[in-house]
Amino acid sequence: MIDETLHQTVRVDLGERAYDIVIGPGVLAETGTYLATLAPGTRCAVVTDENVAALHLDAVRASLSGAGFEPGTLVLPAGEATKDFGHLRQTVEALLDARLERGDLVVALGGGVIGDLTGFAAAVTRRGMGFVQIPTSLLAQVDSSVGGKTGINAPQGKNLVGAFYQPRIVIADTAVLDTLPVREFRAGYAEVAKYGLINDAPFFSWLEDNLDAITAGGPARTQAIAASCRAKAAIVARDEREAGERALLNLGHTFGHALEGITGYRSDVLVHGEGVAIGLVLAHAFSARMNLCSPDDVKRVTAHLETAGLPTDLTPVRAHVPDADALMDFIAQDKKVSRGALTFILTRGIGEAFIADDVPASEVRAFLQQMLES
Ligand SMILES: NC(=O)c1ccc[n+]([C@@H]2O[C@H](COP(=O)([O-])OP(=O)(O)OC[C@H]3O[C@@H](n4cnc5c(N)ncnc54)[C@H](O)[C@@H]3O)[C@@H](O)[C@H]2O)c1
Ligand SMILES: O=C(O)C(=O)C[C@@H](O)[C@H](O)[C@H](O)COP(=O)(O)O
Ligand SMILES: [Zn+2]
Repeated sequence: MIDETLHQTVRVDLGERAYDIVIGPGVLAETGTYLATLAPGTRCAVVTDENVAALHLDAVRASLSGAGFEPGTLVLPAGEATKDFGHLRQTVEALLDARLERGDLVVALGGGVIGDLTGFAAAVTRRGMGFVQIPTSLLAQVDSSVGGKTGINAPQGKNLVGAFYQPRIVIADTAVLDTLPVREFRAGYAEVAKYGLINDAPFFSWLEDNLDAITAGGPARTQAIAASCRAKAAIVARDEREAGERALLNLGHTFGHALEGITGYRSDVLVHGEGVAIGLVLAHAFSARMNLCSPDDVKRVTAHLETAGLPTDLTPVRAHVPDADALMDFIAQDKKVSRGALTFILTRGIGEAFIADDVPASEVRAFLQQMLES
């Protein structure tokens, strides 16, 4: 039985594509009930990775069987390199081979890699099958499972192939985070901090005061996850396809994605949340260089992310970066580029991020050169 006092539901208000994010310890065991209620009489398949399969697949299968499903499963290698064309093809072919129909459910059980890849496979198979997110990493629970960005990486850049495709429900069991490696918990925390830095200075202060409790688990962790989901759901509901405001969720990502790209998506070198942590510091430092925010803001962001155990400078990637131009090549492929001009998410201070069109590439290049030399 799930304890209702520890659970929260956040609605993503998208009209006919609206859905719930159910958050709390133990909700994974209710997967079968949720799916049977959502789509009675359907079939389903679970896509996951090797790490998550070893720890949590049996519980999901048991719950689904209990509700009358006989789920097929596809277990993929863990890590960012799985978000590629080869594994997309493998996933689509597995769904077709299983003869799943358009109305059946494709369940992503895992972190953001599995969620993004599986969501994209669900979007393109039979022109759109039912899709369910069961996020098992902190990053996936606070960010990637919500909002419908799905896709894969390309050698040219991060997430360059994909689709907006919303899940029917997000089942975020906070207890599964107890098995998450510390490095991955920290990486997910970068996206939590991001919400404070975008537009919620009191939330950032709360995070500074409650980091230990959030890391330990319990109500503070659930509160941080639910607050993050509410923040993202609100923006997504106003701007589902990033025509404007949603780009704020990209704070730190133009730099972070370039760093991930230049390392060849090697999870042993840099995982997404670590790239975001470095990117958040760079976005604040670049804003300070442009006299938009104060150097004290940069120090405060850096200090908090360091306390959270995250990288805050280019040290982890330096050996992979020949020069600033190599990073600029990735930045030029960013999806926010419009008519050749760079768009960055910059800031006037903690919780005061804004969308800056037409940022001079020469300034960005000079800044990166300086960062590489420091
Ligand atoms: N779609 C979006 O809006 C969005 C948002 C943010 C990030 N992303 C994407 O998400 C990806 C990063 O996601 P991630 O950080 O979850 O990485 P991930 O999916 O690689 O998961 C991190 C690692 O933790 C393991 N893991 C996951 N849950 C576990 C658990 N409960 N116990 C033990 N091990 C577990 C995984 O096997 C993996 O090794 C990136 O590709 C990023 O681009 C997408
Ligand atoms: O949901 C969004 O919008 C985000 O930007 C969230 C990011 O944390 C996430 O990494 C996203 O995948 C980046 O999107 P992209 O469009 O820059 O690939
Ligand atoms: Zn991200």
